[in-house]
Amino acid sequence: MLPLSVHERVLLIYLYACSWQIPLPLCESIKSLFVQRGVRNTRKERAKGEAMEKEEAKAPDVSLKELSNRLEEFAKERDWEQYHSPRNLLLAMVGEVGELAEIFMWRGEVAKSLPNWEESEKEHLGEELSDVLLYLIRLSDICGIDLGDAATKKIVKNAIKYPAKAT
Ligand SMILES: Nc1ccn([C@H]2C[C@H](O)[C@@H](COP(=O)(O)OP(=O)(O)OP(=O)(O)O)O2)c(=O)n1
Repeated sequence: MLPLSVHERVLLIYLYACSWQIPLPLCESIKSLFVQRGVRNTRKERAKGEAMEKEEAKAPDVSLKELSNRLEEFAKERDWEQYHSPRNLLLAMVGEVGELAEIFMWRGEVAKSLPNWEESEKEHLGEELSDVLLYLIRLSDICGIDLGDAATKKIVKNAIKYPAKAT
């Protein structure tokens, strides 16, 4: 079992105190501690969200090479290069494809641009798509494949295999 956060511990104490009918003022002061903590967390989360939005706004047209460099740096800083073998990265990517599929699971057909989806659902979708892309880029890198170059060549090959109808 995961260790409980302070937030969760205070909630448990509050629930426990209420169930044993500990005098209400004491219950209430525990509750206010819990509520204040929640407010602080919400503020912290909002500030974090705003900081992330600013960071995202800085990358309107990021290149595969840049993402690849950042992934390399990310792994180096954590000493995770030892885990980033081709097989591990492939399995990690397939796992993320599973998480991506889960978002669409049991929904029936989904209209283009996802008009009826909540913003939070779209954000989640963006995250899972990114995880797949990031693992794919890292896998290509570790295998010594220049993904941008390979994909460009493949598009040319596709066009030869499937010529467009003359109009
Ligand atoms: N050894 C690792 C672990 C993670 N990542 C990076 C690449 C992915 O973009 C992201 C994946 O992180 P998680 O494994 O935490 O997966 P999720 O973000 O999907 O979290 P969860 O599975 O809890 O939804 O982190 C990485 O490069 N190398």
